Amino acid sequence: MAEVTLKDVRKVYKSQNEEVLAVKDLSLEIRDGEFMCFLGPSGCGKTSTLRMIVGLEEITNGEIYIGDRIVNDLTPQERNVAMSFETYALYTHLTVKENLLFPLKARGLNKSDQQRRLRKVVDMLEIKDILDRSPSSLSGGQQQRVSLGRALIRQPDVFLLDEPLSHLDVSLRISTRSRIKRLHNQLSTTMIYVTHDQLEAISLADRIAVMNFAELQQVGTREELLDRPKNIFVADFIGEPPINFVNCKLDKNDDKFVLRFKNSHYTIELPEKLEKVIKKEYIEDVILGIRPHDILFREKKGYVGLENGTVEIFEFLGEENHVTVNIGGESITVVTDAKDYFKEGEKVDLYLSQDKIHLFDPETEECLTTRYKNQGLI
Ligand SMILES: Nc1ncnc2c1ncn2[C@@H]1O[C@H](COP(=O)(O)OP(=O)(O)OP(=O)(O)O)[C@@H](O)[C@H]1O
Repeated sequence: MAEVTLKDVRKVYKSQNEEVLAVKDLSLEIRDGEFMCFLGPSGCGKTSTLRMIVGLEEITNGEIYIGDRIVNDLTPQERNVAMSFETYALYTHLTVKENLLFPLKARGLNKSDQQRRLRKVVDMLEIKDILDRSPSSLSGGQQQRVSLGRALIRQPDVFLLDEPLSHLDVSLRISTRSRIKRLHNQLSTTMIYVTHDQLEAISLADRIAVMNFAELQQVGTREELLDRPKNIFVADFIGEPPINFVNCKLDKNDDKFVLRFKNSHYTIELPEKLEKVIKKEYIEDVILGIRPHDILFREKKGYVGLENGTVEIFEFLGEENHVTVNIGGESITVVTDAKDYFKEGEKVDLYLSQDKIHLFDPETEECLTTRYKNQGLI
């Protein structure tokens, strides 16, 4: 087991005609035994970061530590890090058992230790029945388990997984996801998991590192990212259904600050706490953000009202329902209990949790309320 530390890590791919900045000065500490997810859209630099940690890609600048060793110049074998690939990368001319034992034979481990380790991963991954099969005769889920087994049998200090579920169908994806979580609980090995699927990241990770355009945007627990997003990108990327944004202008009604929707003259009274933020920032334009789970249809203490909405879309989804309400020319999505039912065209009022309203600066895209909360000012 080991912690992984990245200090100002940069990756630039150079070809004859161009340079691609894939990872920009990334600094991050992954704790010993932690389950960390790298999350972000395609091309944001997740895989490049993983490949630099495992030693398959040269580091252009910066330092990577595994434990207290700088590993920049070590081979993948010397790092004691294992990686399970999106494409499984199994040897098709070998049986499952031979695939599993391959890394141990390559290291010259004695036979009894090889068998002991084999039994352990076979039990953990429940692959006893397929040991003599060829990988090409296996289902995607079975191949994925063998690929995990071949990485785990090495007893690595750090285990890296690159989009391990992307080729599986939905039900297999869910069961394999739970298996990976269980493996982590059993082994307590530091795990780094790359995905572009926020639900996967949210359900697996102790902490999530959100990346975009080669840059780390924010690292935090699920709750931190949902409740204290650093900027518009993180607020929008995390959360299902996505956060509602409304472009607003600041205005005053009888000495009280109000937010006026830009697309209409609809106004919402600014809760007292948030007035503090606005007074200090001297901005005219602001984007209001509110998550669909933080809106009610009934009045409640600590909630601020948005009246006279019309239900546009009602989606019955079983465990919860999604209701899209048009209010002041804006479509706002609300999540309700399964028992709540609304007719399209029905008139409704919405109530937003004051503590969960986020205000963003449209120019810098920074979340102002998060900054003030982190400073203990609101
Ligand atoms: N070998 C390479 N040569 C040149 N550019 C590369 C190479 N590998 C990756 N890139 C570029 O580096 C950037 C980051 O790629 P990377 O694969 O790390 O992103 P990613 O977030 O893992 O994307 P995905 O989710 O699609 O796998 C992209 O612009 C990509 O095109």
